[in-house]
Amino acid sequence: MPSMLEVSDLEHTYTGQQEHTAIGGVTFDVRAGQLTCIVGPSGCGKSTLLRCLASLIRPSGGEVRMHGEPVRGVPEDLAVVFQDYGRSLFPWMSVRGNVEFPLRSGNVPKERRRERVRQTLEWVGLSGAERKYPWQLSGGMQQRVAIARALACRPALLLMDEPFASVDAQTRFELEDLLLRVRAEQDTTILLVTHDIDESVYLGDRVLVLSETPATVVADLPVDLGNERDQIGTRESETFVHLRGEIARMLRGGGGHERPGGTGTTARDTGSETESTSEDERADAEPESLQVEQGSPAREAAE
Ligand SMILES: Nc1ncnc2c1ncn2[C@@H]1O[C@H](COP(=O)(O)OP(=O)(O)OP(=O)(O)O)[C@@H](O)[C@H]1O
Repeated sequence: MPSMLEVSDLEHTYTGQQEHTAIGGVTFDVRAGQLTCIVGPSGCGKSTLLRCLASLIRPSGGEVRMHGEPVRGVPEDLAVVFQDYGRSLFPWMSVRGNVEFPLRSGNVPKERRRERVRQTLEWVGLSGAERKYPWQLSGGMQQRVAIARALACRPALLLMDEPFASVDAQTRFELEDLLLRVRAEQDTTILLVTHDIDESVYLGDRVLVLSETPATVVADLPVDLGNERDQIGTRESETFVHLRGEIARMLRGGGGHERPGGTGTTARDTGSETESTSEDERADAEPESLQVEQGSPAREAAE
C-alpha cells in the first residue's frame, strides 16, 4: 500500500536569540489508515515535528509529502487537535457553531453542514449538546467538541498533540476508546504525540520513539495487539507489558541518537523492528511510572 505521508530528513532550527535545533533529520512513512503514536523525552521536539507536518511552521530542511505530493502550505484535508481545548474552542460559539466553523469556509451547503455536525457529534457522544457553550461543558466534553470539530471536515490526516493530557484518568480512557472507535469507522490516518507510554502502546499500530533534542527517530516499534483493544485486558497482555517496558527503557536511557541495536535502520522499515528482550531485562525495566516526566534523566539530558 502506498504511503499517505512521507517525511524525509526533516529538520528544524529555531532562529533568533534562542537559536535551537529541535529536529535533527527525521525520516518516516505513514500508511493510510494507520494510527502512529510518537513518544520522546520532554522538550525533544515532538510539537515542533507536528507543527512542521501541519505547515504551521516552515521546516529548515527536508521534505514532507502527502498523497505523494510535496506539502506546501496547510493541506486542506488535514486537521490538528491540541492539548489545550480551553484555548482552541470559541467560547462565544455554541457546540454546533464550533464544529460547523471549519465547514463554512469549504462551500458546504447549510443543510449538509448541519447534517455533518449532527453526525459528528453523535460519533463523539455529544448528541443533545449542540446548543450548549464550551464553558457549560466538562473538560472531557470540551475535548470531544475539539475532536468533533477536527473530524467534521473528514480529514485524511489527523494530527493530535497531547490531546488527552489535560483530562482526568477516567475521561482519558473514554477519549482513547472514542478515538479508536472513530478511527475504525472513518479509517482516518492519525499521528498522535503523547508523553504517556501506556497510551502510545494502547492506541498505536506502531510507536515512533524520538531521541532527546534535536529529535531523530531512534525506534519504530510495531504494536501487535490487533484492532480490538480493551482498557483492562489489553494493558495486562504480555505484548503490552513487553512493549511499554521496552519504550520506557529507551526513554529512561535518555533516548540517545543511535538506534538501539545499532542497525542504523530508518523508520521507513516498519513492521519488523521490535527487538527481542529477555525476561530478566523486562523485569529490570518495569518502571514505577511510565510518564516521561520533568526531572527524568531523559529530561535532564535534553536540557
Ligand atoms: N520558538 C522557539 N524558539 C526557540 N526554541 C524553541 C522554540 N520553541 C521550542 N523551542 C525549543 O525546541 C525544543 C523542542 O520543543 P518542542 O515544544 O517541540 O518539544 P516537545 O517535545 O513537544 O516538548 P514537551 O515534551 O515539553 O511537550 C525545546 O528545547 C524548546 O525549548
